[in-house]
Amino acid sequence: MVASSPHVEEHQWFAIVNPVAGNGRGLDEFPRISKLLREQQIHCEAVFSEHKFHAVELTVEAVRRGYRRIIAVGGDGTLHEVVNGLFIQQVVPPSEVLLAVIAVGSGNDWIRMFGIPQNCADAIRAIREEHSFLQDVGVVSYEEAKYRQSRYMVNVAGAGYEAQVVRCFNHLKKKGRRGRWLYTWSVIRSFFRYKPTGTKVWVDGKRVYNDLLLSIALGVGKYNGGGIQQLPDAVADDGMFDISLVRPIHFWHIIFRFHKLFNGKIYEIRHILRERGGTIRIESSPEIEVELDGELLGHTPLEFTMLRRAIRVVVSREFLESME
Ligand SMILES: Nc1ncnc2c1ncn2[C@@H]1O[C@H](COP(=O)(O)OP(=O)(O)OP(=O)(O)O)[C@@H](O)[C@H]1O
Repeated sequence: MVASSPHVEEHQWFAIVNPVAGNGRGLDEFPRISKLLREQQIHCEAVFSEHKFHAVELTVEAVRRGYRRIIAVGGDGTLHEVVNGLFIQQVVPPSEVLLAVIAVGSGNDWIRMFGIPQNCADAIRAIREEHSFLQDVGVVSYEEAKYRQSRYMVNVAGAGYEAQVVRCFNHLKKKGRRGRWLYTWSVIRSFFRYKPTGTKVWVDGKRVYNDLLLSIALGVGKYNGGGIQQLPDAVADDGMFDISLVRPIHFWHIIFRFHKLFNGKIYEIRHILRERGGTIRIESSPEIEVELDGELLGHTPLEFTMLRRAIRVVVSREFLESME
């Protein structure tokens, strides 16, 4: 193991700031965040990410330089990149780096699980308190351009309709569309355009599904889609994925039960089935796409495995108390 380089103090933080997170909130809020960090005496070097995957590189470099405390200032995509950087670097085990999030993204789903405040001032106070938790990390193997690739996930993965929603959302954003209803519009538009596919799912070696499937979500965390509790029973350190399988469903059926998506009662919708396991395989004909933590990757066949308690994250005191 390489010791911290002499110019980085033990308690110094490295902040990776995504200026485009939350439609520019990252950039707009940065002066205030910087001031709040100073007020809380959190010594910090801050760097802006300049392009997609830059946060991966910045993380690798920060750990190499001796940083053992990193703050991701952004949304779930920024956190996803930082965590992937933690697994790419070879200097220390990923869990030796303390990771905190100041959420300035659009969805901010990861923080919901751990009771981290949306409000920057409160989030920074939580960082100061340094309550930490070892959470599981999923490893996903997927296919892209005929090659097998793998990536780490920190919150929720979705395949099928869920990935189509992300594709549609990204497409509309690229076309310059903005606004708080853009995601909802992507959800509705994709619902009518996406066709369920014949899908097989194996959990821990046992085939649990072989039928038409609209969507599947696998979670270390509970929330995706900006507050939907798609995996309400997920536990972030049990070494297992919670899985929700969504069979083909009529639009009106879901609309009348819409509140159940948000109140933890999603499995009361009879088209949604729950599974749980440590290794998952998904095959589909035709192929379906997969998104991880809101980032679109490749397609089936997919294999998921879990790394137990693999990263150390700053959480709220309330969350830790709820786990006791
Ligand atoms: N300077 C940059 N220019 C363009 N894209 C960037 C830049 N820095 C980071 N990115 C990319 O911005 C994307 C969105 O970031 P992020 O997910 O953190 O924000 P968000 O989409 O607003 O939040 P959420 O995922 O919580 O909804 C990521 O895919 C990241 O790779």
